[in-house]
Amino acid sequence: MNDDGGVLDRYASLVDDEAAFRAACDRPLPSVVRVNTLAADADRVARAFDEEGTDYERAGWHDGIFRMAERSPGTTWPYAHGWVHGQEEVSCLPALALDPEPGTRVWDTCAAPGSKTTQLAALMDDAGTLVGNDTSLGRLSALRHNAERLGVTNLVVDQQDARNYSLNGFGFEEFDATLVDAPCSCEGTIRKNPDAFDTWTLDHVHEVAGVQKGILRRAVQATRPGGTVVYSTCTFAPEENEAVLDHVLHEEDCEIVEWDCPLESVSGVTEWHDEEYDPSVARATRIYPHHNDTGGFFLAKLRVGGDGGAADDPEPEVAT
Ligand SMILES: C[S@@+](CC[C@H](N)C(=O)[O-])C[C@H]1O[C@@H](n2cnc3c(N)ncnc32)[C@H](O)[C@@H]1O
Repeated sequence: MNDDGGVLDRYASLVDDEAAFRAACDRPLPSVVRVNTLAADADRVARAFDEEGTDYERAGWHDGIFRMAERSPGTTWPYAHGWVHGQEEVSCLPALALDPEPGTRVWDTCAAPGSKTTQLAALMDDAGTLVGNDTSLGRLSALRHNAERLGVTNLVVDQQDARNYSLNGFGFEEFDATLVDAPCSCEGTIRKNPDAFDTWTLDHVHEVAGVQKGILRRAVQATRPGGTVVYSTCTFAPEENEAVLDHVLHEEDCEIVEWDCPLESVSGVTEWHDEEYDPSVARATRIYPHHNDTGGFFLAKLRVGGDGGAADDPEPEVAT
């Protein structure tokens, strides 16, 4: 049994089935790969797995996501060819929610090691400008390696603190779409990191929430009116999720929009301990490990400028 040091007790009142939640947190995470559509389509990958006798099951909710039975995906031919990337199911959601158009300008604020960046590049058909930013040089090397392995060419790699991000030198002043896959206390990764709770403290939760608020505010400021920002974490703590959204809704011109999550999920919480949040945080998505046999995840989709209506949005200028 994973030692959660009592942290999961905090969420007993939020989950529908506490026993199932705890049991799922104790099971190892299934191995999953995402098809890299810049290099192959899902049927070609399926044929290659069949030919080499690798067992898999296709995720019912998405054609290009394969649950692997046993082998480590890194030892398969599709992996060697750059046709697949090891990426857990919930981690595929933010890029799908952002849904960037080819030819647009997209900022991945906290990009390394690049699972979501490379997925964004594939959704953009490798066309437009994709900026993959992170503060960690070591993790940025992994991002470069992943981008090269998967054949991504529309990526600019940058190392800045996203809270004070400067677009000087880009030749444009706003992005069309921005992803904030924020640093967090990682509670939802307990299934793959059994040590995830060893260093957990409430002080750290509050400290990282401050960073998250700064990054999400800058993301909204750097995205054009009518553009989209997606905020995601792999943690359960409302302090790092709904409280961050509540803060940014009050400080910046943006609103949370509905997003139809393809996995079983529940709404964001509007109250936590002594706090009450803006009612629209209920439009955010919470995913608990026992719902879909995944890690824990949180996601919200925001529209910048508060008009909330894609029909009124100015057309994005196509980057050259
Ligand atoms: C959850 S991880 C990102 C995972 C990545 N999006 C992926 O899918 O592979 C959060 C990242 O935020 C970075 N980070 C932490 N503080 C930051 C800041 N102030 N500005 C930019 N990046 C930051 C960390 O180095 C870490 O790589």
